[in-house]
Amino acid sequence: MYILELSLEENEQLDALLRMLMEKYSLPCEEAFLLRVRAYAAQLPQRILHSLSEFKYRENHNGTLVLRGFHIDDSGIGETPAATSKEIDEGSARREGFMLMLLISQIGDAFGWSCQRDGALINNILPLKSHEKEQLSTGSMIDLDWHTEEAFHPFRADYLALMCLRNIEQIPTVIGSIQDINLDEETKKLLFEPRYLFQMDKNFENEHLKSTLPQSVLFGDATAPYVKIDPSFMQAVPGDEQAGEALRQITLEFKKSLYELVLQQGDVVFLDNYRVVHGRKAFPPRFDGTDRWLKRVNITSDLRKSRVLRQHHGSRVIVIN
Ligand SMILES: O=C(O)CCC(=O)C(=O)O
Ligand SMILES: [Fe+2]
Repeated sequence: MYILELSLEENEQLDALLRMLMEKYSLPCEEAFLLRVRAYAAQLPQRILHSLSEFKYRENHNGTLVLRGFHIDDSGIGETPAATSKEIDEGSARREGFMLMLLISQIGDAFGWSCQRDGALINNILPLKSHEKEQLSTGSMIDLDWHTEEAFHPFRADYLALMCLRNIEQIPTVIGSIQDINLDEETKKLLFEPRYLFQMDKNFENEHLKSTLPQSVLFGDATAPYVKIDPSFMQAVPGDEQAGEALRQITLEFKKSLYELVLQQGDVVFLDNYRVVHGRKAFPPRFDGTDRWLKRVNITSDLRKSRVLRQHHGSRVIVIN
């Protein structure tokens, strides 16, 4: 992991840029802005542009880059919302939404899933009352087990960005990198073979992806593999003891390598969804407008790979049903 601390001058530069954009555009996810976002992003501080570009092309920092110290006005963002919806998620904390879209334009395109907040490109991550004991990003009282985001789906994000708007009680995000773990050659070889069943999240079931064939856990280069894993929602093909043992092994190794990152207000963490897993520790929610609040963006390097499930070439929403 690497943390880039933003300076006062960089914050002033960002503030001027964001002011201009907020006068010109109403929402950070509107098409007119997104069509020009890369051009505007050229006005971001050079250090930010360089670190994002290196993160993408050098695959450095073991898959985790944090921009720290973006100034957020706590009263300006308002209370932590008590509900989620496309309108609330994309419309709350507008200034911070513009900042997120500028940043992520350097590593790819934002996309949404129709089954998640109706395809919102920005998702609020906050505790919801009815989800307290759920294995969901909107849960709270139980640990959110570590995972690759949408590990079961071929069109899952290449990267995730999480911006912290509020985290008063200092709840840690948990991160582990494939580059920090050791696997013996035999285990690695098994994990590279299609011997694993990933349980499809029910919300994502779709006629194009009904039958999930066995897949590998590792993929890409044998010496620096990429990974997709979500131990709570997958298994080796029944009866395949060797594959099961390899899955136990990599799960154990990841567990040993996990570290905690306590996101601070104004932090933006970029997670390489091909190289790191992430989760969140349990916490008692208050539901009084001061709860932990993140904004999440799913980022793809190649919007076209999901064309079969998008209604129009220009749409950024993968339609599940
Ligand atoms: O709340 C967190 O720190 C992570 C939540 C999560 O897994 C996600 O938003 O994908
Ligand atoms: Fe996640």
